[in-house]
Order: sequence, then C-alpha cells, then structure tokens
Amino acid sequence: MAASTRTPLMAGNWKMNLDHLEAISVVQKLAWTLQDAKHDFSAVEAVVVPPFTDLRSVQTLVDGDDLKIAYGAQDVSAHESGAYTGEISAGMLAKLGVSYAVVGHSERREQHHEDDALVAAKAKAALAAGITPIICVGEGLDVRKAGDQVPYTLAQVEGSLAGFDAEQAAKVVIAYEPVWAIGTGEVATPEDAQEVCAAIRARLAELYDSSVAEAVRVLYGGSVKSSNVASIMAQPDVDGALVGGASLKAEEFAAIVRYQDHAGS
Ligand SMILES: O=C(CO)COP(=O)(O)O
Repeated sequence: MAASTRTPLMAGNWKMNLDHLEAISVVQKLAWTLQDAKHDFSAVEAVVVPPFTDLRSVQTLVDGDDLKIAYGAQDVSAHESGAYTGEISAGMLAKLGVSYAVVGHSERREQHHEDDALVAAKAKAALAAGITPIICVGEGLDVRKAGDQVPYTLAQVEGSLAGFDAEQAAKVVIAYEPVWAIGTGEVATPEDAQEVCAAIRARLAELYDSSVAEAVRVLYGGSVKSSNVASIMAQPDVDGALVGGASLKAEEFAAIVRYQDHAGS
C-alpha cells in the first residue's frame, strides 16, 4: 500500500508563543515524554516549529542531548540575501539545523497578503537550501459553505507548486488546513479531511506522476488534539498533522505524536 511508504509527520506550529527559555523546557519535556514511551522516531516524526528567536536554543538542546526531535521555521524569505529588512533566508535557517519551513500559512496569506506565487518562491528557496517546505493550503468558511473546498484548495496547490519539476514536487509536504477549523475548536470530520487530502494527492498524480503523489506527505491541520488525532490519522490520505494550540503543551503534543497508543478512542 502506498500509505505505508510515507512516514507520518506530526508538526507543532507554535505560532507567536513561547520564548526561547520556554522553548527549551517544552522541547526537553517533549523529548523525555516520548523517550519514556519508547517512541520510535523513525516510525512517526516529531517536529516543533517555534518562533525564529527560539531556533538557536532549540538547536543547542537537540544537538547537545542528541534528541531525535526535528525543528522547523514558521516562514522563510524567497530571497537569498540582501536588502530585505526583517526577513530570514533559507540559508540562515539551514545553518541552524532547521529541517522544515512552513510556507503559506493561512495567517500569513490573510495578514500579510501572501499569494500563491510568493508561496511557491518561498518553497523553492527552502528546497534549494535543503529544507523541506510545508506548504499550507485550505479554504475559508464561505468557500466551504458553497461546497467549493476541493477546487479552491487544488487551485492553491497548483499555484503554490508553480514551476516545480517532479523531483522538487516529490520533496514537499502539503498541509491542508481549512481556515474555519483553525483555532476554533471546529475540527473537520475525518471524512472532510480525507476528501480534500485525497483530491490533493490525485492532483499531484495528474500534475506529475504517481510516484510524486505517493511520495508527498499530506497533513491535516485545524483543532487537532490528542482526542481526535487517531480518527484523522485513520484516513488513508492523511499522513500527519500540523498542530497549533495543542502543540504548546509537551504532554499533549507527545500524545498526538503517539496517536497509535489511543487509536480507536
Ligand atoms: O494553524 C494551525 C497549525 O498551523 C492549526 O491551529 P490549531 O491547531 O490551534 O487549530
């Protein structure tokens, strides 16, 4: 089965929460909790995505204690270097051992007017530095009410992968985050998540080929908690979760990473 070849990925997007001292304590506790549970990090990847200012501290902790937790950035510049005040390049992130970069989160699309072309440029910049982009897509409530979630989301996927060849496309992660389910407690049903994640995979096969569609991990995001993650992960085209609020507490996020412990609950 195709699903068994993709390693599930649980990524905790902290957004603008937890300073670098708090980050150290959360990552330490997360690592201990997972180690105590004898977590197999190669079976389910655990990733934290803290604010930029925490990354150096997280790197020092992960390297010093040889933790198996990976970490990502919440954004990345489309540019390599130069007069871009406030931006952080993919090269700078790579130097800090960053493995993932979230691009095109709905909060950035909404608050900073990022469009698909910019998201594609950021994702390409990340890939060029050896960082895996987590490309976020997903519809708002009005689109969902009109029943247009699939075409809307697929248009975002296509736009955010503009100019990618098959080799580049095979390396990305796509996160389907319906905006109406973010931070609202309003979780999409497992069937809702599956519908759009499967459509994304089918479109990847059309745009590229079946090997790209089988390689790309498609995550679901939006009010994921330890109590609902197992039913979402039971869907064949959902390969992990992009978790916001529930990733700020080490024990809760560890329980999400360990979703197989409470499958069926
Ligand atoms: O936006 C999200 C992750 O990127 C989801 O946030 P919540 O899990 O808090 O709904």
